[in-house]
Amino acid sequence: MSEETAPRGGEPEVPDAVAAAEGRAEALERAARAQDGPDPASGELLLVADELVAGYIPEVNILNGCSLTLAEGELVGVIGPNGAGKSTLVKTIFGLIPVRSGALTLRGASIANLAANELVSRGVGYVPQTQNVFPSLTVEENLQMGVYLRPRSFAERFAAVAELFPLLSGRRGQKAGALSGGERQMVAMGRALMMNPSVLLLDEPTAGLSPKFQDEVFQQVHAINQSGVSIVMVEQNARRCLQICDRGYVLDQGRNAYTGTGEQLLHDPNVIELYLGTLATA
Ligand SMILES: Nc1ncnc2c1ncn2[C@@H]1O[C@H](COP(=O)(O)OP(=O)(O)OP(=O)(O)O)[C@@H](O)[C@H]1O
Repeated sequence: MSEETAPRGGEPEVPDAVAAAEGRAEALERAARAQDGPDPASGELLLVADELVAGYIPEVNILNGCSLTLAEGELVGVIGPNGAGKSTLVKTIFGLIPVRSGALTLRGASIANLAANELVSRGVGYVPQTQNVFPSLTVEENLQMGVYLRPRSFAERFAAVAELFPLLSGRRGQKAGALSGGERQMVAMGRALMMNPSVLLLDEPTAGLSPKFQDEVFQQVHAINQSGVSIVMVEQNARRCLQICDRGYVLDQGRNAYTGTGEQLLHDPNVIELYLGTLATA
């Protein structure tokens, strides 16, 4: 047993899982007391989710008053334990799950419960965690699907996307199903970028990838952000995510547990003890 996990003199031994659960409960209570609307971020706020309540099954809420802001140009990470509601949060923002209460705005206008195609035309892109490419279509056809609302802009957008992902040019005639996991992720992100979104929602873009490909995806996400796209990224690889994010949110049980800059969260002893120790895989 390491020094950090050894019981202190005289204290009864508490199983790690119980101690962690108690610590998380305290964190959630503290977060609930501190909750007074969306946290201020510098710059113009593009996206605001305020006290969102949402869920899949009637009367069972998965998001229990979750809040998030995204300023122009920011890269915001969302981390937390399995089942915390991270994917549910981005699905709710993208209109795939109804908002039961709370507010959701894009540039100050409500987008709560708008259909996904309406959100796409307002500049929101979304890359789901799984089944995010059409495997029987070529890379080029997948990218055409991304711009089906504005087919005439294909050539121009393809050139812009290929600048970020040069590999896609070389692979444009290949079936997406024949690509590696990392390459498929590139096609999925490329497809969302075809509409030139101002906000990109990424749901665990490194899931299922080897560490080498995870690293490439993190670099690509950083490059997309540097090209001017504001990003909300849900990630299981918490430590690596916080390293590239401007700000991060730790979700737990559908609520905000901790919020801060990536640096602050990476060095917060509570976040390290309760969330990063078990979540970080890098
Ligand atoms: N389609 C669904 N129908 C009913 N419940 C669901 C559905 N999808 C997810 N849930 C439940 O919602 C809760 C939150 O799931 P969600 O996928 O948002 O968590 P997460 O934080 O993204 O976790 P993970 O890191 O494991 O993906 C879980 O309890 C899950 O079982």
